[in-house]
Amino acid sequence: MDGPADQHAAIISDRVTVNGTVTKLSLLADGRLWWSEEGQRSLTVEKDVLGFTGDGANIILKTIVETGDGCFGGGSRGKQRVIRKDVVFRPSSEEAHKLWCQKLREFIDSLGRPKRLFVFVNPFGGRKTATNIFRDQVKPLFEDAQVQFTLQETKHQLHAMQVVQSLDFSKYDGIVCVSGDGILVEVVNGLLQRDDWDTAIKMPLGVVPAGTGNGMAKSLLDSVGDPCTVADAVLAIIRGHKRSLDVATIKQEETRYFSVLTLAWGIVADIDIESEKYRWMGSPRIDFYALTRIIHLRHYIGSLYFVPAPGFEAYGEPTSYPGSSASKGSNSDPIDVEPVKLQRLSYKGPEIFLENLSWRGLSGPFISVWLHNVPWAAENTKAAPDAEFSDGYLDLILVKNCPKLSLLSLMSELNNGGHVKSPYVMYLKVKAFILEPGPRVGHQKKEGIIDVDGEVLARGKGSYQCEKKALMAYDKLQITVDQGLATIFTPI
Ligand SMILES: Nc1ncnc2c1ncn2[C@@H]1O[C@H](COP(=O)(O)OP(=O)(O)OP(=O)(O)O)[C@@H](O)[C@H]1O
Repeated sequence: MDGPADQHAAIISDRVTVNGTVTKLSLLADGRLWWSEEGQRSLTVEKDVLGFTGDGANIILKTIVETGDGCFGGGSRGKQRVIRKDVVFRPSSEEAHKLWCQKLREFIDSLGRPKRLFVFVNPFGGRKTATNIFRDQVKPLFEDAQVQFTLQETKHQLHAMQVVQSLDFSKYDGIVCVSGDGILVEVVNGLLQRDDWDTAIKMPLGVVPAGTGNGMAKSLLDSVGDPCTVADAVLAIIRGHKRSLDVATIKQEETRYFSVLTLAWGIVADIDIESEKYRWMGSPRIDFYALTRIIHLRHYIGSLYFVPAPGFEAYGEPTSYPGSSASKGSNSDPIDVEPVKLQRLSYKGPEIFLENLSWRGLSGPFISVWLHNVPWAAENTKAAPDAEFSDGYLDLILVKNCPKLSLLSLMSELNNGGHVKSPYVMYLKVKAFILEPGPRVGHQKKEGIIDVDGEVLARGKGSYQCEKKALMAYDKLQITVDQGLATIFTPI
């Protein structure tokens, strides 16, 4: 019977020796390597072959094999899901060896994979394991794929942002963050503060989950049904597929901050930021503190205005554009404000005539206001099940009034996205958004926290004080979305 090698045009075909057996090996035009060795064997170069090396008369293919269960790395997280495996073959002659190397190189090069990466590792993110994750799991795969990399450990908050501002991009095909979401967001902010931001922001970004909040890695991998493992994330980067990603610009007077994940105000921000003080508990701190916040529920006074996406016009009341700047004489003075200093030529946000759009408004009190760019806020939090990477909209999840038991029940559904079906949740898509945050109901001197991508963007009076500085005042903010502005490595 004919094998696939006889049915498809071969780029190269040879009688080679595999494990002491002489067999016909073909690299087919469709990218499959096909041979017989104890039955028919085949590899898809695009998916299974990371790279190859010539070793004397042999050629060693650096491949990966999916075992279908467990995780890469073994240990406490179970069996390895992806295993590195060498496939060794000996071409028939020296000349054939050279030709094999040439044809394999040409084929792999045609796949548009990144060859030189700049890699940030945050040794302090998550469970402080990023350095080991890089050494034990990321580096071996990069080496198999012959990816050159420059390693930069982050030394302090905003270090990644500063490095990216002066990085020579002609030397790299991508920037990888072995960290949580925090470093990715710093990188995006650094790119958009460059004079050449319009080309810089097209630099493909990669994320390898090694923090507490790995929402972007989870969103990308889950979108194709892959588990959120280090190996799956690294393979997505090596294979070099890219997709565009919306970038939100948060503006307060002349200060801007750029976000690719989420903005939260109310219970979600309070849980995320204030639970820091229970970090010693490990991951149960979030559940523990969420319960505390539900029992001692806070309602925040405030208003919000939004431009709904088509199909979501029924929410709120029609209103005119309320203007973007913080009102003069606001009772919320900035606390620890350290604005992002934008260079003259840096990105200023999308060019949209906000006055001409159809705005709608909603008044508080609110329990939760949550904006999302991608579905997952963290590996176990599917905050916005309908969010898309580059639809040009942010998903808005709102809770105004909700009995405590219903709130408990809807929060327990965050891991599968079921909360958005609750009658107490408004779930819509917006093109632009304005938030006017106020104090807690019954506590005029206690204001809240605005959390962007897991970091404190603004902290009001009487709110929880942590070491990290706030970038903006607890006052009126405007958010607009630039569709598909950034580029990110993606599994497919
Ligand atoms: N060397 C460092 N020491 C302390 N903080 C750092 C260092 N390098 C980076 N950071 C800060 O660590 C924060 C978290 O970054 P990262 O993205 O790795 O993790 P995360 O999952 O978002 O957060 P975390 O794990 O801290 O909850 C960012 O604010 C970043 O600026």
